[in-house]
Amino acid sequence: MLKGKTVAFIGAGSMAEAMIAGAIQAEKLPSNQIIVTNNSNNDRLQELANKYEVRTLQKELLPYKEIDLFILAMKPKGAREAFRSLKDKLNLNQVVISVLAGITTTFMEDHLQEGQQVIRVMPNTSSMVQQSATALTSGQHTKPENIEAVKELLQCLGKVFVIEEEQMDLFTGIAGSGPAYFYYLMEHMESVGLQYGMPKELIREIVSQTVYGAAKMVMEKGTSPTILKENVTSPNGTTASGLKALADYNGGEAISQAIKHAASRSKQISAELGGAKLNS
Ligand SMILES: NC(=O)C1=CN([C@@H]2O[C@H](COP(=O)(O)OP(=O)(O)OC[C@H]3O[C@@H](n4cnc5c(N)ncnc54)[C@H](OP(=O)(O)O)[C@@H]3O)[C@@H](O)[C@H]2O)C=CC1
Ligand SMILES: O=C(O)[C@@H]1CCC=N1
Repeated sequence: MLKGKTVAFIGAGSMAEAMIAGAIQAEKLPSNQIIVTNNSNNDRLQELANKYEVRTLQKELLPYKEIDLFILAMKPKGAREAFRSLKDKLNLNQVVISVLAGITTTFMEDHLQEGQQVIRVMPNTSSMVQQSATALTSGQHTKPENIEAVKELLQCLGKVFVIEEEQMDLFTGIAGSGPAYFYYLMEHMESVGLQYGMPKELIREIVSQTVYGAAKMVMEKGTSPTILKENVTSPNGTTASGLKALADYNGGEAISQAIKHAASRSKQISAELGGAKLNS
């Protein structure tokens, strides 16, 4: 389905790079089928061209007719301008994919030609190592074969979850932003190690192996985190003492609040952009 398709990334930041890296590694999308553009940073385009051998172009020079899938990967505040400049250049066989937090398929459809095929996705930066948890939801005009092609592309980046659009804000709070929560946790674990004199490289390896092992246990053993947590915890032992401190310091509530705040920020971004159609 993806075979022979040309994919253009409109936006060349960290999310676009993670997706490009994952797709090329998976060998499903050769670099000569990838075009990348951005707003104005030519050095960044040169960097990506050198690193991934993709074709990079200033946005004014995009060969619109050649492109099958457009992946929008700029910040949400740039969405209106981006849709405005795409609207009249596309035909209805082309598919517009957005990775932007808070941009709904309705917004996309309202700001493109009537009948344009759109797909909203929410990947995370673990796409870079093909371990993203990515959500997909499609617009009302999107053909099943194009949904399959985009799914195939996203599967290069990790696991794909086809979800209802109502769940996208929550998914963004859990999985789009999620890696940052774990990095935050890891920063804290590392800093205690450093504080007590462990070499930086050593503590980094210990922390990342611990986090990786815990995730792998949940994924491979089919056991709930609650049971796995109990298995670690000896009565009156070290873990019980550590978990008590986490509860005393409201660790669980802090995590819940992080997800809820991120999800509500996603909703708020939609509201800030509003649903009003652009004047063409
Ligand atoms: N980072 C993440 O973990 C995730 C991000 N996302 C979403 O991905 C999007 C991008 O995030 P991220 O990669 O972190 O952002 P970055 O700031 O790293 O990159 C933004 C990119 O968009 C380009 N750009 C801005 N305006 C335009 C335009 N009008 N036309 C073409 N290119 C444009 C910028 O170009 P220039 O540098 O020239 O200005 C830059 O290359 C966001 O909408 C975010 O919600 C989704 C999931 C995870
Ligand atoms: O911080 C953000 O808004 C983006 C969306 C999900 C992850 N990064």
